[in-house]
Amino acid sequence: GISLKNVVDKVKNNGLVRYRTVINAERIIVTTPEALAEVLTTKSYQFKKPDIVVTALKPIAGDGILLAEGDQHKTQRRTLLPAFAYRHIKELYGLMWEISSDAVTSLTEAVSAASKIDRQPYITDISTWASKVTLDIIFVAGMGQSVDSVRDQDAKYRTLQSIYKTVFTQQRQDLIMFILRIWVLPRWALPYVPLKRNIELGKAAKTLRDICRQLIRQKKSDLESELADKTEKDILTVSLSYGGFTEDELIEQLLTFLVAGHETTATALTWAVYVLSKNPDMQTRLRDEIRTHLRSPSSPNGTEDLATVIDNNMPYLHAVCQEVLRYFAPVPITFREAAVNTSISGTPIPAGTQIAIVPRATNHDKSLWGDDARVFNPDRYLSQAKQPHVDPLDEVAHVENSKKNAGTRSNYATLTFLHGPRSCIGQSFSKSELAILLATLVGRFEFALADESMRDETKLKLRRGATNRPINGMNVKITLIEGW
Ligand code: HEM
Repeated sequence: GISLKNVVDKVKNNGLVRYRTVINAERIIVTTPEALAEVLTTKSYQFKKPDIVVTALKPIAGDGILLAEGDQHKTQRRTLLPAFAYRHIKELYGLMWEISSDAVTSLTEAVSAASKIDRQPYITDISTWASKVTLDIIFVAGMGQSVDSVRDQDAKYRTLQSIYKTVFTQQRQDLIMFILRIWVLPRWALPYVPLKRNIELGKAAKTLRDICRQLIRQKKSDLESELADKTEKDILTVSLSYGGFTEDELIEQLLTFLVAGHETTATALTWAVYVLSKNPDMQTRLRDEIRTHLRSPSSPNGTEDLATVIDNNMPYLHAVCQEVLRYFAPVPITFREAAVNTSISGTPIPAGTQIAIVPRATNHDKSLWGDDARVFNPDRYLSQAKQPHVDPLDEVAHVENSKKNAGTRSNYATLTFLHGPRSCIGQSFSKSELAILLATLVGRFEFALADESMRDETKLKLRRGATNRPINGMNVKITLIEGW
């Protein structure tokens, strides 16, 4: 067997690591910036997602942009890009702040109650908290639900939350294991592999679609009414206003956003709290910066431009978030299949060749990051010369920037969101969301590990799914720090 984490150290070649699976099928891991640039950007459409992944994920992840290929993908991407561009995301900071503040306020109550009653620090699983709040945010900032409906614990919305809880916490694990297992089996064997969760997943999928349909109809009728707030900037409203999708198509896109945008950011937040719990100095430094620049979550509506303050005046918050996303890439690995006969770094690659791209390995590659590649060190982002702000979704600007960066660290050293036409469309959304959630949490509380045995992260058992969270959650001790 090979360890994905160490694989990039073992090979010095043209960027391709070949290995064989148990049934002797060849797989290739792409490791160098040059090879990655071909697979992800210049030859992006010559590689597709493996059929088996697409078939297994569609019922829950939606038949949307995440799983579309070729011209269909191009059209969907063009249609959706404006809604995800930074200039729109900037307008969502207020909403994201409001939801985060609500969640932090409830957590404050729990923490205070615990300290009053037992005089004990409050211990909770922050990963569950993170999943709940990221679901709230995707609902409000993604789907344009009102903040009040989230506060009111609307029944429909609770149903959805419980469905995701089931799908993600138990069944998804089976689903992904299922995908991986059959990925190493010959194709003829597929129909014989029983998928016992199929029926339950089918029911969940139908409920999800019904909920999305209602959301879209509601939003449409709101937009048509005189009273509508035409300035709303949530992803659904913006997508509706740019047009281009039928109702059924839009349902599939919404499902996609829910799945792609909820657990990923929750995973990043969980690791952020973990690593700050282990590093009290970083935590204090971050808290000082937060308290200097931001009003507390209990202050009523502020007038500051949150996007400007957070994105321009808080270098340490930015650095911590970047380092969390590098070090703990929430999507550790992803797969492609050559759709045509092609080549990578001059090596012929026949159609059908299976390819793995491993953010978790490349983000820790010493040949790209230097000897401290495996050290969590936000300061690495502070010493960099200030780069011009490039919208991560501006693919042309990115390629240009990458050329200018030749000789220094490549864009392809960080694969957290991939790059190119199939990079994460929610990148700006999730970076803003992570910064806001972390600011409200760390501004208010001090975090410490509930159990010192968790200190060695290599000993934490991770969930084997699309995102890499600890199986047993992330228990932390939370103490209220007065004054904010
Ligand atoms: C820290 C949080 C996130 C991480 C690490 C992340 C990571 C990724 C990665 C690695 C991919 C590429 C998957 C592949 O092609 O194999 C991707 C695609 C995608 N992500 Fe994210 N994501 C995050 C948050 C979000 C959010 C918040 C949204 C939506 C609101 C979102 C929506 C999408 C969509 C729609 C795609 C498919 C894009 C396409 O194929 O054109 N993601 N994401």
